[in-house]
Formats: sequence, C-alpha cells, structure tokens
Amino acid sequence: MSAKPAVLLIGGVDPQGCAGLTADIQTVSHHDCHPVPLVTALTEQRSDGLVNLGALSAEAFLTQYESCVADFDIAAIKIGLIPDRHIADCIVKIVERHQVPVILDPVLAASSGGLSIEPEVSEIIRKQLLGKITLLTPNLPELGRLSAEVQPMELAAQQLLNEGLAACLVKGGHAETAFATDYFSSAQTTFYVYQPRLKNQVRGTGCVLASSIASQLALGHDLRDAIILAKAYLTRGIRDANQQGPYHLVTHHRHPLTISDIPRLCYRADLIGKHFDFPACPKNLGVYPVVDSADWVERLLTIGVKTIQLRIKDKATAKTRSEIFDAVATSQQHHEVSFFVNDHWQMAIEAGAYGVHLGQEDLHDANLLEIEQSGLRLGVSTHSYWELARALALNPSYIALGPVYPTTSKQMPWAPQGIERLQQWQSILADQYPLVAIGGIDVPRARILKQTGVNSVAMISAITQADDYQSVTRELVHLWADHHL
Ligand SMILES: Cc1ncc(COP(=O)(O)OP(=O)(O)O)c(N)n1
Ligand SMILES: Cc1nc(C(=O)O)sc1CCOP(=O)(O)O
Ligand SMILES: [Mg+2]
Repeated sequence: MSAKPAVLLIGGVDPQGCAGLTADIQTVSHHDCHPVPLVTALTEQRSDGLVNLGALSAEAFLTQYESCVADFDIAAIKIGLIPDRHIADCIVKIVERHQVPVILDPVLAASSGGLSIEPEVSEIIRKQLLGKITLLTPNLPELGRLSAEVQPMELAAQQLLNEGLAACLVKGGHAETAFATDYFSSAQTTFYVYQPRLKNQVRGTGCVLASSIASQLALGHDLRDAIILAKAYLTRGIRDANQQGPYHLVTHHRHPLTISDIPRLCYRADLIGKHFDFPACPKNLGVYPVVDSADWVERLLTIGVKTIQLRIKDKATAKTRSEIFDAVATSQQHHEVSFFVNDHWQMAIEAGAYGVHLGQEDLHDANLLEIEQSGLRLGVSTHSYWELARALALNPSYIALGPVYPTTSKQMPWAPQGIERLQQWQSILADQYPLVAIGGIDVPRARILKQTGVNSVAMISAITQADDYQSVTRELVHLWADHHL
C-alpha cells in the first residue's frame, strides 16, 4: 500500500474535542491522508464562550514544527487559528519553506463570537501570508476584517486578489436565500456553489471544509474539484450530524458521493437556486454518433441509428444554418429519432431540433432560459466534479462524461477518465439522468462499456473514419439494440 499523503494541520486545540485540530485530524484521516498536527494554541473554551486563546510561544511552536516535518514530506498545509503576531510570523516562515498547496481558514471572527484576535494578526495575514497561499476560506465577517469592510463580498474578494491572493472561497454568502451559498473567486474564474440550507447549527464546519479541501489537494485533485468534493463531504457530515453534549458535530464518513451531496455551481448570482426544467429524453440513448454534416445524419439514420448529433465546427454561418435545417428535416422523416445540435443553440431552436448539446464553455454564452422555454432537450458535457456540479444545476436531459478513452478527434486538457470514473458517474446519477460516454469509443470498447450499464456511447471516428461505416454502425446498433427502450 502506498504511503498516505501527509497534511500539516496548523491550528488550535479545542479542549472539548469539537472544533480546531480535533476536527481537522478527523477530517484528514477520513480522506485517507495522514494528519500532522502543529499546535498554535491550547485554547480554553466551553459552550458559553472562549476565555483564553492560550497561544504557544514562538520558540515552542517552531521546535514542535521541526518534529512535525522531520520524518514526513508534507503534501498540503491547512492553517486555522493564529492566536498572535508571533505565531503569525512563524507561520509565514513555515509556508515559505513548503512548495505545496496551502489553505488558510482565518479564525478572526468565530460565528459564536467571544473571540478577539489582535489586529496585528490580520495585518500579517494580509501583508505577508495572502500572497503565499493557495486558497483563503473566510466567512463574511472575516472577509470584512481582511478587506477593510469592502462591500459586496464579490468586490471584497476581488480586492484581496488584487493584493496578491490566488483564490478565495467566501463561506455563507447570500445568507438571506434559502440556499447556503459560497462564492469562489480567482484570477481565472468566479462562481457560486450552493445547496439547500440545512437547519442544523453544527460546530467546526469551517475546520472540516478547509481540512477536506487540503486533503483533496494533497490527493492530487485540482482546486475546483477539491472544493466541490469538500462541500459534498461537509454536506453529508452536517446532514448526519451527531449530538455530543450541547453541540451538533459533523459526522465523518467514507460513503460514496451521492447526487444530493454535490453542491450546484453557477456563474451568476441571479441563477442561484434557479430550477431548470429541460424535457426528458429516452433514458437509454444507445449508440450516439457525432457527425459533421447533414449527409452523415441521413446515412446513419437510414441504417437505424436513433440518437445523433450534428457537430459543425469551422463552417460559414450560412452553411452551418442550412446543414442544421437539412438535418432537422431528415431527422423528422425518421421514427423516434433524438437529434441534437452541438453548440449552435439558436439555430437549433429556429430549426426545431430535438435538442442541443453544450459544453461548459458553450454554457457561458448560451441563453439557458431561452433554450428551456423553447422546449429543446439539453445535453451537457462534463469532465470533472466541478463541471458535474455545473451540469446538475441545470437539471439537463442527459449528462455526458468524457473522454473515457484517449481520443484523436479533439484536443482537450483532460486525461482519459477510465471506466472506474464512468462507473462513479453512473452511481452518482443513478436513475436521475441518462449518462452518455464519449471519447475513443470503438466497437470493442462499446462492448466493454455496455457491461457497465452506461446508457449511451457517443463516437466520432469509429464511424466516420471507418473503412466500412455501414457495417461498423450496424454492429454498434445491434450490440446496443436491447438498450434502446
Ligand atoms: C455526447 C457528447 N458529449 C460531449 C461532447 C463534447 O461537447 P463540447 O464539450 O461542447 O465540445 P465540442 O463538441 O463542442 O467540441 C459532445 N459534442 N457530445
Ligand atoms: C467531441 C468530443 N468531446 C469529448 C469530451 O470528452 O467531451 S471527446 C470528443 C471526441 C470524440 O471523438 P472520438 O469518438 O473520435 O474519440
Ligand atoms: Mg461545444
């Protein structure tokens, strides 16, 4: 068995074992990482408040740190309670020594109140630490402290980015809505992640979220996926919260991801919680050729294909338009055909297509409300957990995962997903969304994928580059015949 990645947990001890390092250690352990705790403070706190921060001396802290790293390679760092400026200075030096992801959950304004951290700590965080970390996870009051109370939170986060912060996840924004919403901002992107607000007041949730993100990064996930996975972990933990003394505590678990745990992701505040309602399509879409001309559509429908997509790239607008109209007309001459148009959603609406297929970038440009109102089905591509969170927010007609195998038909930044990931998507989507596999699928691979129970296999080259496309298509259609319900 390979060694578990070690996560350095810098934070305070809660003598009641609920928040701080105890929550961090439990979280990291449940992610199959090794927790390496580095104590900043031995706090005195009870249900009626915090009476003493109990900061360690800088000397004791640094001696402890040397032991922490003596025998472990640190894969990620999570920082919680920084009790005073001396510990803050030490943490700056520690962070400089490690070229690993660093998550800072700034304990500046506890939701329970009663905590008073000297203002110099905020200053050191702002001036010396923010530019060195991977992600800051403040709540709204903490964001206020760090940004000199700039409003709204989107601007406050942007100000911290302007000052050198790489990325910020503001927790609990839009508290007035029915949805618990976090706001992510980095130089590359901004988005909201939201979930129905759970009623439980649960202790230590900030620690669990930040430690979970650190663990996911230590395991090799990219930041956006780490956030989605950590949010899902926390949601499950809050929903199943257990009562200990006067508190509700997060329940830690290793259960597989479920669709309700995954937060939804959107790029616009006015779409938080919006319920889309795209019509259903057949659950088992079966063999799903993706072709680049109306002629191909005609050829393949004649052979018995029932699901097909017209994917035109780099043709003049007028030509694209006439191809789409021709293909729609052809599809309507055949019985029970699901004909999707890739990218060109406006022309798809005008031509009266059955549906559109949009990738994540396409979703940015598309008017989703217009597509929904037009009654077209919507298929959405996914390649990662955060893209799945985005797709689920749209409640689409089907979800595609790719590239399952290496493909030569399109250059993409994604490594092949493999069958295990496909099976994970299937168990997450369960019966709620048809799942389409795409990328490098030929006849032998389609045969293998059929065993997984996936609802559909989409392909370009296996058909359009085949020496004998008719026999390949017939074989595929025959192979999946009993799937087409
Ligand atoms: C069934 C199916 N799945 C995925 C894709 C890819 O769509 P997208 O991400 O929009 O990329 P382009 O096809 O536009 O290059 C697809 N077309 N069909
Ligand atoms: C267009 C496309 N989208 C993919 C995705 O993963 O989203 S893979 C892909 C190309 C599929 O072609 P082939 O069957 O020749 O591998
Ligand atoms: Mg596209």
